[in-house]
Amino acid sequence: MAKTQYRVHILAKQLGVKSKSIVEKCQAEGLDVKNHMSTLTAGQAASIREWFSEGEHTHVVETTDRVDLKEVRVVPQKSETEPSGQAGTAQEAAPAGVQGSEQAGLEPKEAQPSAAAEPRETEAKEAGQETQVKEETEKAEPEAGEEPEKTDDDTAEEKPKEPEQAEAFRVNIPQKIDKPAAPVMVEVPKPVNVKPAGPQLSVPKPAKLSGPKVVRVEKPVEDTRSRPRKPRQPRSVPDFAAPPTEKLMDALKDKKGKKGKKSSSGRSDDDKHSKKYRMRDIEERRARLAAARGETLRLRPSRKIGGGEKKKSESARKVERPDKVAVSEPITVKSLSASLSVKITDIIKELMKQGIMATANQAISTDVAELVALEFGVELVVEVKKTVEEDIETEFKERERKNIQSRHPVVTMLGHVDHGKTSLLDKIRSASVAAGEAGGITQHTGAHQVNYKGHKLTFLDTPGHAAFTAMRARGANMTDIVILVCAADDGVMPQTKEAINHAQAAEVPIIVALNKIDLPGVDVNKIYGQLAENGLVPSEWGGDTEVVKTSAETGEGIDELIEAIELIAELHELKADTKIPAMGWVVESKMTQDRGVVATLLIKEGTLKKGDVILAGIGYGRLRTMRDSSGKVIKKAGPSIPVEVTGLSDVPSAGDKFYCLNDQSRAKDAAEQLKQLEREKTLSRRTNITLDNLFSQIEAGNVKELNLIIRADVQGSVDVLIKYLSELNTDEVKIKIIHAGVGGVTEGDVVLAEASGAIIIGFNVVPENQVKNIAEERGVDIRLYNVIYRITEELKDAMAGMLEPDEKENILGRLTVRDTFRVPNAGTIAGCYVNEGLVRRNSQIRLIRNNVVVKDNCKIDSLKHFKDDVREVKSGYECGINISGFDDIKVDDQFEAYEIIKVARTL
Ligand SMILES: Nc1nc2c(ncn2[C@@H]2O[C@H](COP(=O)(O)OP(=O)(O)OP(=O)(O)O)[C@@H](O)[C@H]2O)c(=O)[nH]1
Repeated sequence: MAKTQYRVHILAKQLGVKSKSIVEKCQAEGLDVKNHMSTLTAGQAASIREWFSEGEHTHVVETTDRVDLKEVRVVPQKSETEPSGQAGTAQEAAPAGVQGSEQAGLEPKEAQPSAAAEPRETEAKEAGQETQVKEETEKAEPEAGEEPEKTDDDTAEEKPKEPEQAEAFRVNIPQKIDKPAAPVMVEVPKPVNVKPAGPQLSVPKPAKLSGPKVVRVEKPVEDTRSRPRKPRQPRSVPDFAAPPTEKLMDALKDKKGKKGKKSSSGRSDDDKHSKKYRMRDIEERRARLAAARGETLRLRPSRKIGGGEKKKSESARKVERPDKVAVSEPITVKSLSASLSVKITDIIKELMKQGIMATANQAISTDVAELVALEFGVELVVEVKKTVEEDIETEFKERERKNIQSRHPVVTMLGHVDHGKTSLLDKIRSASVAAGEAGGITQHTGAHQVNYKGHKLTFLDTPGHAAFTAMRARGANMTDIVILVCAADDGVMPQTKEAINHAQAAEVPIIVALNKIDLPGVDVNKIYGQLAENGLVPSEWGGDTEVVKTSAETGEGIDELIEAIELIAELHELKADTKIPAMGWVVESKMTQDRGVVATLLIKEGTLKKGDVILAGIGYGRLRTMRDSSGKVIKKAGPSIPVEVTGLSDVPSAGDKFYCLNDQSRAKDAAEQLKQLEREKTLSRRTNITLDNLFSQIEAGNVKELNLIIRADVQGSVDVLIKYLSELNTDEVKIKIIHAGVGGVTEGDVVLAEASGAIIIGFNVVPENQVKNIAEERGVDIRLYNVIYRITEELKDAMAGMLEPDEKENILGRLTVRDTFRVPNAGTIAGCYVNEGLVRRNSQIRLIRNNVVVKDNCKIDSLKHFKDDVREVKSGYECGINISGFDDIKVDDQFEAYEIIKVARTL
């Protein structure tokens, strides 16, 4: 059997590698190859070619067709016809055989399958000849193996063809041995160097072993050719050449950063080259521009690097800013920015430095605006625009007064707490007012007109506690005479001194009522001395101050006091025009559910009539009703008369002036304008108390801020609380009142408190149940009081860190009074329905009317369910309640039942 075999050393030569390498590789791959003489099958040889040719022979086997043996056999048949002629030229016969195989597309490797097919045919014909053929082929192979050695000098292209030719011979051999002429071909000593006809296989290239590639790097040839435009651009502008280009190159280096570094490491020559071109370009461009416009080129990088021009222009602008700038109120961040020629953001930054957070359209106070302007080196001249109200005020001042008549005096009672102001007034009015006041303290300013033994007088009753200082100041300003009530047993107290100061500042004459003179052991001289020390030298001591010894208990000295008032009123010739449209002050005001805004006005001059249009602070409107201080409906009132009016659009502040106007639209304009100004003021005040600001200050660790929201029953109380609480600032805690208003605590208050971390202070007011629930949900602290000094005391203690365990109210339930019954010896019994919660026999009761606390800290005398005394009544049931010492109960009043529990302080 003829099996095509390869020797390792032959294949090694073909592939241009060492035999040893092939042997090692084959052994590594598990082939049975021992040395260079080992034989290889065609498949093995193909594999080795792949291994050592980097895949260049991978397609050889698959792309070749099978050999058609019948066609191959045609050649020997020809030789049969001319045996002698063919045999003589062995070299001619060989190519014929090769040619035949090549025509059939036979490749060297294809010889193997055709050789394999051959035995099937030959076995059937002449099995005996096999041995001879084998011997002949074995003889031929060593010769073929020697051939490469003999053709060493041949070209590389020729060498690989030798085995192909050898294979071709071997393929043809069996075909030829069918005929007697076949041995002639075998005798060919070696194959001639012929090219096979037909499609050519790719010639295997010398094998390459994998490894690092050697790359030849040639030094680039510098382009020294002159650019075509160069001759036309002579270096006629020598001044720009070197320095700017260097600058530019530096700038480019800076700009490109990493690129520059790369170039220095690897491609410096290239870079130099390209730089050279860039420089040339720039030079050319500069030259062109210089030629065209006669000016040098400004290099962009130098502009960027320098930036000096920008700075210069900024400083120039600074210098250009005027020393003084005029602005008109209200001043917004935007308007200030425009006036100062400073960016809005710069203004905002400056405001932030001062702890003020403001937006562009937000108004800032004049003081703050002036400070900001100074930071930019500009003095701010604020042009104060007159408001409509101010115009009206001017008009009223300049009015012609033709009907001037004397008027009765307006007297204000001032003095220390519990020195007997209300009792004295009560005595004068012969009415018991003091007994019904919560906490025993007069809570707000009241105005009363009295007719004492034919003497008409108007009294303003202001509270004596220090918390009401502001109210006293207002009272003193609208009053003609101050009665300084000083208890004979107590003497001059701190608040007495304050009252003196306020009265003297207002240049109001003072009469001292040395009250409680009925008490034993009174040292009058001691008190005279104290009064003298404070600038009030008694007339008994030769001074100007009238001191009247009074007793609210016995009525002693009341006549003398009234006489003293009349005397001073005469001395001061108190007069007013009674015919002109009225003007005066708002003494107090409140919002009621049934009557709307109710305001107490004190008329300074003119006559106020029902139906008049008035402007009072932010409120305006036509007067619907008018009553005197005794509650009697009146149609008109003259100077020095206090009246209670309804019909205003909004709640004015205590101390606001009121003007009687003909034109309602003018009143409206003025009120709206005032409201807008107030809103802007509030906004600018609120900017100090944003959550951001609070955080930053806490982070800074310097100030803790305690934000407060105030709600009170009347405007007077609100004003007093704002004034007094604002003064409670300490180094550790800063009080900020972020909102204050008349009426019950609203949902809006709770929302605001939550947003700004504020505590709500309610004075004589209560929140609606719904509001209370929301506050609890959101963790907002609502603190309710009915005595003002308790608020200040608590806050002071809290700020000093000395809070006692808190006595907290625990609301038990809410009841509605459905009916009232008068029972002899027991007083008024309130027939109530428990709306929610419960009421206990030992509960404390708070009486609420229109969301305002009318009476607090009440005790229950009896609690009955039908006729039975009970310990408690739950919601959904009716009960009868008799409140201890209080009978002023009306149908639809609300009872709040609560108990006091002690809890740890949270303030
Ligand atoms: N013995 C005696 N007691 C008096 C006299 N005047 C007032 N009192 C008592 O002093 C207490 C306080 O009296 P008020 O009239 O409420 O004092 P006030 O100055 O109005 O107090 P405030 O409204 O809280 O500022 C009451 O208990 C009065 O009964 C007096 O002349 N003699």
